[in-house]
Amino acid sequence: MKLRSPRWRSEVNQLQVVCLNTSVFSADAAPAPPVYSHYADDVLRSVIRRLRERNASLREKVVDPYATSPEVTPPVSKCGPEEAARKVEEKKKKDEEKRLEAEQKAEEVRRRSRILPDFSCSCFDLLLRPLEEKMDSVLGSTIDPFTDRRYIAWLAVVAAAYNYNVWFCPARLAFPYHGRTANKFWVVFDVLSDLVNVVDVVVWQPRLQFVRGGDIIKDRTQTKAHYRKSFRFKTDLVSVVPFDLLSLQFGFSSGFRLNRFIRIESFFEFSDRLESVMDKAYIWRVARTTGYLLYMLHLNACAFYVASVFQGLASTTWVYDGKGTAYLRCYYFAVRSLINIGGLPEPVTLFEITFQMTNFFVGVFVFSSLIGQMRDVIGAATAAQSYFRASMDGCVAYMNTYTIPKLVQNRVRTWYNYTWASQGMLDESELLDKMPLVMKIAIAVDINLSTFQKIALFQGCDQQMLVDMLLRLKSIIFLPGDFVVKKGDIGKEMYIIKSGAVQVVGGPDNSMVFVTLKAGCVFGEISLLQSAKDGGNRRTANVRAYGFANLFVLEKKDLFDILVHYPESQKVLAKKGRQLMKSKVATGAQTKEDKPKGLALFGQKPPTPKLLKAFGNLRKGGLLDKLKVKSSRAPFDDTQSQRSRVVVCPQKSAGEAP
Ligand SMILES: Nc1nc2c(ncn2[C@@H]2O[C@@H]3COP(=O)(O)O[C@H]3[C@H]2O)c(=O)[nH]1
Repeated sequence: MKLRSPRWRSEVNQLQVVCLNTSVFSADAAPAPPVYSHYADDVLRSVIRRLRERNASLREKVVDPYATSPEVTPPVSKCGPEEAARKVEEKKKKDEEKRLEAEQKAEEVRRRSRILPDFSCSCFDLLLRPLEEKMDSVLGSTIDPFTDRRYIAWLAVVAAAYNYNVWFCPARLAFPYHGRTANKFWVVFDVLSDLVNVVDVVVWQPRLQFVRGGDIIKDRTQTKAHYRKSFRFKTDLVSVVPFDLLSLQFGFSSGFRLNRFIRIESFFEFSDRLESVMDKAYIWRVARTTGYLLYMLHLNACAFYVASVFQGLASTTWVYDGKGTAYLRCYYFAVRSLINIGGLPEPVTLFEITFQMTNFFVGVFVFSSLIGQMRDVIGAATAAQSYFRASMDGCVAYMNTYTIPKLVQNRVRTWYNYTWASQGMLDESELLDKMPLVMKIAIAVDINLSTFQKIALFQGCDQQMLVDMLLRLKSIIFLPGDFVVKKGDIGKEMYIIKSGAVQVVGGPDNSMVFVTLKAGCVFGEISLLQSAKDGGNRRTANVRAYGFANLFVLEKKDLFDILVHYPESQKVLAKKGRQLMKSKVATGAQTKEDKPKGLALFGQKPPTPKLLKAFGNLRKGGLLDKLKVKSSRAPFDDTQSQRSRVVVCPQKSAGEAP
């Protein structure tokens, strides 16, 4: 054997020496030395045993470096253990170097951003530091832009300021809205909207957390540096430059505010965030598309007024004649002309014809695309409804083709309508299928885990097993009077009542109700937990839906797939299954004729084996008792007349009903 690492080699040698020295105490050594103190003897023996074990493990490690390092995967190449160990060592070294390098880089970035955040903005920072510090106490050092409701509310304010500028600036440019009295108001609103933009640039944007290489960066210095380096910061800066001051020199005009339009990203950001938090996002989408449409008309109204002034008000039949409310009249023109409604006075001059033609062309493209967008939005909002209609229509057409009886057809229709009305979709699992597992678990746990934990049958089972089970559940709806399980059928699934109720029925015409099970109860578990070889996999009773029953189905295959990984829970369930069967026998649910008789306990009575016949009495105290047949079953007595009606409280396993 070759000892590769010098450290290991010396350690092994030392151990060998220790072991050799201590071998005099070995029980194998003959003759056995006299024992003076049993305690000391035991301690020494245990020390020797542990040293030997350690020695063996170190030897093994020297021979095979992967034996005690499961975290290192052996190389696929056929190189010897020494070569492999060397490679592993090298890889570790390289990894360590890489890690150190990355750490150094990160530290460098941090240092730079601390010392020289951004030279161009340092004056800016000095000025704004007091405000920033104040806001830190209110908003915190950074904000999550996706979930923080305060940020979404703030974005609404920014969007309002943006809309103020994009709607009013063109109108103020085109229409004679500036005057001595009006200007004061315009100035106030202008200043307010600018203030909103400045606060956004200074207070909010540098606080926004961002994702870099999968990490959420929450460090204020980094979020600030990130914003300052972004293209958005540049556009934001340009958009807040107060060109309005030129008004002092050239006269009051909203033309100096056109740079405010650049902040369009803030509007789209607001729109996206709002959509993501709204329950009915399509309402906002419709409103937004309508807004685009109205804005196009607004711009056109402004353009028409400017064109009219350029031509001379009332100079021809086509231009605005200067009567009434200028904006309203021009907007009316825009609606008729841009949406191609027509019925307008014919343009006379070349300018008018060109204007009108441009309007028609622009109208065709802009409005067709906006109308298409609107159709998409409304289509998306009603997609689920359309899918439901299409499925139901397809099913009805199918039933008509095969002339299915009207009664069945009506039941199918009722099922469609009820399912749609109760859950807004036909198959809930379709929705969850597309999600990553972790999301599915989160949803499933949130909706049903608490219900599951209360089910007596699952009490004592592994929590993780319950979560696994939740993921395999399928939702199904039964109509009033539908048989969910039929006595004697093979039990391939068990049910958990989500809402509604079911009845365990028997007797002639199934007119006798034995138990009513409500939301949170389990049924169908008896045949599921019994083995087929005993014939125990047959349903012991009829179960009928009472009203509309919304159930979760857990298939036997799924349950057993899960249980493979949870042997402890498997034992718990097996024990409960046996108890369940015993309790069925104990409830006295059987009449004399139906009382379990030997193998009849297992459902349909199989022919008695000849060998057993030879032993005569197979009943109490007979051979079967001696063979300790554990599983038994309690078939419902259909002929029983006086059986009490049991109503099971919710949150209990049916099998554990009194
Ligand atoms: N046998 C029996 N089944 C019951 C009783 N109460 C509810 N059930 C449920 O009815 C189900 C019928 O199918 P299973 O035999 O699989 O499982 C049964 C039980 O879950 C009862 O008192 N006896």
